[in-house]
Amino acid sequence: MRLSRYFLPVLKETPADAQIASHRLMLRAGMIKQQQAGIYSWLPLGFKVLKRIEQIVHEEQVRAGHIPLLMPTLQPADLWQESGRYDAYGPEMLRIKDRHGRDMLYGPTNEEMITDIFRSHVESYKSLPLTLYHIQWKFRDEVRPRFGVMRGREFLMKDGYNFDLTKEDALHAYNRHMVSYLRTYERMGLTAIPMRADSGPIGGDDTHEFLVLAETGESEVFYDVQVPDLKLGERRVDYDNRDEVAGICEEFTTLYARTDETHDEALFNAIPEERRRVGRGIEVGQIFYFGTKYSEAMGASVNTPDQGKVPVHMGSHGIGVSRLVGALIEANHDDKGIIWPEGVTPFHVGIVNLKQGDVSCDSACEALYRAFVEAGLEPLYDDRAERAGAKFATMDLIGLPWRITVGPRGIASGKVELTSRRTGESEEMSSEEAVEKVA
Ligand SMILES: Nc1ncnc2c1ncn2[C@@H]1O[C@H](COS(=O)(=O)NC(=O)[C@@H](N)CS)[C@@H](O)[C@H]1O
Repeated sequence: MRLSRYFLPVLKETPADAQIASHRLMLRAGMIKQQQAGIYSWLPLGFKVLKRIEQIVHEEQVRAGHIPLLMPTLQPADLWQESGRYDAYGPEMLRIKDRHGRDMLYGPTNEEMITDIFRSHVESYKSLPLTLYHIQWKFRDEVRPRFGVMRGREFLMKDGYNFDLTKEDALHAYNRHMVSYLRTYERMGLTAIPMRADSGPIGGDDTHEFLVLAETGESEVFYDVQVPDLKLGERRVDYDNRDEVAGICEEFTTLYARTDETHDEALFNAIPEERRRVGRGIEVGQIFYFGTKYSEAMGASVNTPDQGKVPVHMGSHGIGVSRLVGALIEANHDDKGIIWPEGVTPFHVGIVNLKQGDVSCDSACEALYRAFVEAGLEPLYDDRAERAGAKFATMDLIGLPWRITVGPRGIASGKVELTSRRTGESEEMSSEEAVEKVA
């Protein structure tokens, strides 16, 4: 993309009402525009990151054997009356009447609707196990939306739902989700720690939250300092191998890691003092097992081999896709701006032309641009007639992992300058070497 033809409304000054770094930086970098409290337009740069995150989430859910679909944002109230949650959900639910006076709502989550889909089409245990998921906008009328997209009212969530014949099968689905989440966050360059949590309005008795350590996190967390070092790395996982999957979950949840809701002081104090840590975390996902809570209420049952009929065991599993954009910035920024991990960066490299209009500089930049596109990468070429300082400041603000600077002196000796946004280190090299290093 050429910056002179893009839409990147960066702000000069820091917005006053933005209290945390990610909120300030998303506004300054022209990634979002607030339309109303907790409701945002995703401008091109922000939208690009959102889609990168969505893509990783889809890939890891499909890898775990889960099937994508798409449910509507608007739901009929009667499904929620069946489950008994219509009144229980409270003022967070946005209730709507259509022109015929029908009671509807903007979905805060989809347990009822996915259970309705399941009961309408599945009768036999032979159709199990089945996990369906979608990535869809939700609405929760938060009493105090704040911190930008971190606590929005309209937000994007991956929500997945498993249907199983027995509790044991459903707990394997729970473990499959835990492992797929660990890999998802690692691919984004994030460390998100699974912590036993409280189930809240979703219900159920087994649940873990995934938290990114950040001092601006809303949750207080207590953990063993060895926990953040746990990594899946390049391990290949056979998601159908229950023992293997359970073993990985065991590995990631044996050391102490709890939110304030489930913190156990005695257990925590049993850890050697030098390993105890207290901090704050951003909840970027949560997985639940809640048995037959919805299937019994809504008649979602299957015929079993001995001709009985049993309500299916279920769980629901969410990832905060839009919240992750903010969480990633909280965990990856400095005083000049954002520093995107390579897995989610909107563009892979910035090309800065120090002398727009100079034939040798322009042709070197065009050649670099073409080379990156041919290598399957997305460059952002700052071809504006701006001073070098302004171009560098924009690149630092929007946080692309690499910047290539092309100037008349460098080009005269066949060199360009490659700079790493994360380390700040620069190195002179040929254009070919620079393309190789970034690719
Ligand atoms: N107001 C909000 N703004 C942004 N993200 C949110 C908000 N509320 C929840 N989320 C994200 O959505 C994830 C899942 O939400 S949840 O309530 O924990 N779980 C569910 O709704 C279940 N139905 C999972 S399918 C959370 O972990 C969080 O990352």
